[in-house]
Amino acid sequence: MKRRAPLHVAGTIRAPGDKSISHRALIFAALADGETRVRDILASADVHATASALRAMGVSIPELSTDFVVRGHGIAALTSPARAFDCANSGTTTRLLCGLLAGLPGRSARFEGDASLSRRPMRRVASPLASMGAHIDFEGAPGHDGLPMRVHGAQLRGTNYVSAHASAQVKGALLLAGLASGVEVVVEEPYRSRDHSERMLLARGVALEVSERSVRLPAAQQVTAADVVVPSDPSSATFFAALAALADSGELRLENVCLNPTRTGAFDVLQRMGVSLDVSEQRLVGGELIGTIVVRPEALNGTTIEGAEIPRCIDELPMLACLASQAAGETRIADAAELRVKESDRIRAVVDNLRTLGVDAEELPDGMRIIGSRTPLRGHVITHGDHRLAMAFGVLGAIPGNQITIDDPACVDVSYPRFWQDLAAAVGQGDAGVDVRQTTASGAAVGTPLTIAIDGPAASGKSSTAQWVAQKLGVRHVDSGAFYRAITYLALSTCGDPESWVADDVLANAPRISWRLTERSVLPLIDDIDQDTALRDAPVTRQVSRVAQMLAVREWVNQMVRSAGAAVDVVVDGRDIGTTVFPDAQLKVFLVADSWERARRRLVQRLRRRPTDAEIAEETEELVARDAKDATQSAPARDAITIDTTTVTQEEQVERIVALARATRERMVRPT
Ligand SMILES: O=C(O)C1=C[C@@H](OP(=O)(O)O)[C@@H](O)[C@H](O)C1
Ligand SMILES: C=C(OP(=O)(O)O)C(=O)O
Repeated sequence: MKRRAPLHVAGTIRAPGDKSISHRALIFAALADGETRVRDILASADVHATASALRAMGVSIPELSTDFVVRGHGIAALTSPARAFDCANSGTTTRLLCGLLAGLPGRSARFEGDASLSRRPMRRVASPLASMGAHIDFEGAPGHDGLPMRVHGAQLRGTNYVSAHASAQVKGALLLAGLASGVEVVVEEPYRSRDHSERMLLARGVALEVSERSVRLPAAQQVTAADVVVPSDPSSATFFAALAALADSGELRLENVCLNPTRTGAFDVLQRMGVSLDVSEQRLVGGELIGTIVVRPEALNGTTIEGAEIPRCIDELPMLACLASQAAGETRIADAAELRVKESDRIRAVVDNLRTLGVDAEELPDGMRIIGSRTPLRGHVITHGDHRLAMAFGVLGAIPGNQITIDDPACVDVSYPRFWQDLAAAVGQGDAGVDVRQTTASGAAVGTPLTIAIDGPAASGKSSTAQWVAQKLGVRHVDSGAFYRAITYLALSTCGDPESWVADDVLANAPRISWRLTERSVLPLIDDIDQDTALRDAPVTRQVSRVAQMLAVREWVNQMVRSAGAAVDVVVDGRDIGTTVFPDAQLKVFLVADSWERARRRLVQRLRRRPTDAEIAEETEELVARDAKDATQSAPARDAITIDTTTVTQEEQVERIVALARATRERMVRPT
């Protein structure tokens, strides 16, 4: 069937830092006695989990940013954490740190994780570590080999372990246990798994012997400190390679991608499916091959993915399966039973979701079978909180004609916090009539997110009302003021005397600002880091209105807010949301209140007591003057619903807006 509109892709994507290398950069820095400078680390939820666990063991790791220094004091200085490790959603954090802890005599830690991680099998590391002399107790139901677990470190014996899994986490855990206890470890695997531990340890003076399917760590090895520059994650870049492959025109340039041969299986599969990939600018950085890949659209054919290729593309299989749904003929994935024990059962979840969308797909015990077609895909994807599912189906959702909603778009935070933003940029959101639009579980709307604009004059209570409405609807509140604060914060350090600030200089910092979705809000990030507290500092507060008056800055903030609204359901408040920022918002509310009442509310908030009539009169005068100044900017949109809040409580006005929002949603689901 023909697509409704062509998909054009363009631009350069620099995917965030490689997750596997990022975890290891921190762990190996912690083992060395000295300073390690880490650049371009992935600042995502999984890596934060590793960083906080290591901090709890006495390693000095600052807030993750694009460039920072870790101060390690050597293996012997690592301590037991005072509290349990919160490994959140991260298998790599859990298994690697389990190995390290197990080999540290006298140290112990409890490992906890979220519901998904707690279901994942840990016996694959616990059992070889126990055979070396470690004590690991599973604290859940009898027979459950997942978190919570307690690891008691001991002086371990060496091992020569033949693993049933091609797993870099198992291999890494045993190498860390060997390093911690100073004993020899040999690990053999059925197929070669990713080899970042080996490369990074060799670069840190550890005398490993590496062959095709085994690695030997001799006893008594020291880890020396070595700086790391983390390349972009090929697993993350694959989403954009797939997007480009699915497009009708244009190309995407994926830069700085880690091309380690144990990680490039997905690119091989793409080429086999007919995709044109041009690799250039190849260079070695810190023992890893890095390069640029240019991907152009092509007619896609189905393929078979199995055997030794599976570990080389294990995390990319959900995306490859989604891509297969758009390829001619059948695609078969086999030997991939490992997928069943990732963040979700990725075989079942991918097949179920593909079927929901109308694709002919079948589960196999160790993989799946997918028959491609060009029929438009429609429906609601259940991610089970699995980041790779959200992103893989998000890419399918970007194809014009498909109407796909994702239940939990925020889970991309695990490995690619700015994914939705990069996706919107790659498809030129707004230009090609393409919707890269996802909604939350509560968002019954299919394909188009709900935007609620709440405008009103000063002190009309829009911000607190908007927050409350968002919370009641289970959607996100966008505080555009936070973006003004973010750009002001950067201007304070780069633009000199505020008196001399000009928009061009202030906006030079804009590329450093992005956003990510949290459960409740759209959070601005600076260099991929949440700086919420710093953004509320007094110097920012003093200068923010100067910056907010610059037209070019206003336009930039509007773009940021629009990109968030293109991705998920939002409630946005301000002065010109319904008129300028979201003229197409499905629900526009304009709050008004008598100026005396607004003045009274503002004073109650400020003074935390009942104001006198004289005080209210003075404040009213100021408000009226401000209203006159803001009159053009603050006019209601023609299609706005005006709510006079003079005589209603805030609770009542919130209820009215929520009721209007629900009615709007109904209309969106069943268009008339
Ligand atoms: O060691 C690592 O960094 C990883 C190894 C892989 O898991 P297994 O080692 O369990 O296959 C991979 O799926 C995971 O995303 C990261
Ligand atoms: C499986 C993954 O990660 P982890 O095992 O670290 O949770 C993944 O990122 O797809």
